[in-house]
Amino acid sequence: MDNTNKEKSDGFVNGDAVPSEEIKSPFLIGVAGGTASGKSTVCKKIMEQLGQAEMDHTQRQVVSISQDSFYRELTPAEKLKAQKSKFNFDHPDAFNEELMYETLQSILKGHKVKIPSYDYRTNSLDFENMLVIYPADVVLFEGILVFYFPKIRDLFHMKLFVDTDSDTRLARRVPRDINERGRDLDAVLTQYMTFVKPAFEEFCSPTKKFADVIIPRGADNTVAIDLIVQHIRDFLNNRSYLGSTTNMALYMNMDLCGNVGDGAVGADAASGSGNGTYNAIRRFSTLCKELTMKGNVFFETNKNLPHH
Ligand SMILES: Nc1ncnc2c1ncn2[C@@H]1O[C@H](COP(=O)(O)OP(=O)(O)O)[C@@H](O)[C@H]1O
Ligand SMILES: O=c1ccn([C@@H]2O[C@H](COP(=O)(O)O)[C@@H](O)[C@H]2O)c(=O)[nH]1
Repeated sequence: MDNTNKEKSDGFVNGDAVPSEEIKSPFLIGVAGGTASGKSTVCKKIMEQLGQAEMDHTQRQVVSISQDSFYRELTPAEKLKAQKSKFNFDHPDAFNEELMYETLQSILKGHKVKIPSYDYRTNSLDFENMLVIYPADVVLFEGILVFYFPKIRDLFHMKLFVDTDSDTRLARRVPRDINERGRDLDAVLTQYMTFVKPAFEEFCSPTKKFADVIIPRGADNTVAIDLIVQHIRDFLNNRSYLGSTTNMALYMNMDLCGNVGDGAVGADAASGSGNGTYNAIRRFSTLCKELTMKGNVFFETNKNLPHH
């Protein structure tokens, strides 16, 4: 994630209200996948293709947030362990689930939130450099365990899983951790074998089944990224027709499940004003099915509709 929205701050304050006429409840997209699978790169590409990356962060329609900002603060004893690569950062207990949930709820209410950035070199949250997340139309939330916690999983309107093979992921993680996260080779490999790989198998990989869309090969899969970008574009272009995010999410989820074209449900949802959206989504759905057959992207028939 870029850091242009960093702000010096002395606290972790969330939920600043915005004037009521500006309240936007965003379409919330979860992006999960193993370490170094390309989650951040996929989000960056989506932002770039939507022309959001270079935009002033206060004006963005699409924003991306990392789950790293929700690591819990370590005790002094845990910090010592972390410095010796003996702390498990891939276990669900390493995260502050409540704070993650409350923050996402604030975001869904259209509030501006502030979250700390994460410093991998010190294994700690950086409250000096708070990231300000302004209300947006679409929010991407990426991380290894974003689908692990049921309460959090249920908040997403759409769930993507970046599926990159583990050799590629390790080959990418080693140089990244050495060059960008201040580690040495021995530490990276020890941590990987002791914690990262077993935790991926136990906690992350099983969450793939919750995904609506699985992206094989991560950011290399330009076809899948184009499709997702098109989906978001449709959302942004048509949001005003259907009004609420709930209606749009209902519409889009039905479409991904292949039900919109089946009759009255989709047509009813479009009642009066949404025929353009209806047709656009039907075309998109047909394209998705063709591409699924060619192995570019997998669409799961996840029928969990958002609960709000
Ligand atoms: N398709 C790709 N080809 C080559 N390198 C990539 C690709 N996708 C990601 N990377 C590199 O791999 C590393 C991990 O990617 P990143 O997107 O940060 O993964 P994640 O967010 O899943 O940890 C980064 O150094 C990134 O530049
Ligand atoms: O202090 C820390 C915190 C996390 N990690 C590792 O980071 C990855 C998650 O980030 P990705 O960008 O998805 O790779 C996780 O596997 C942790 O092991 C760390 O090494 N140190």
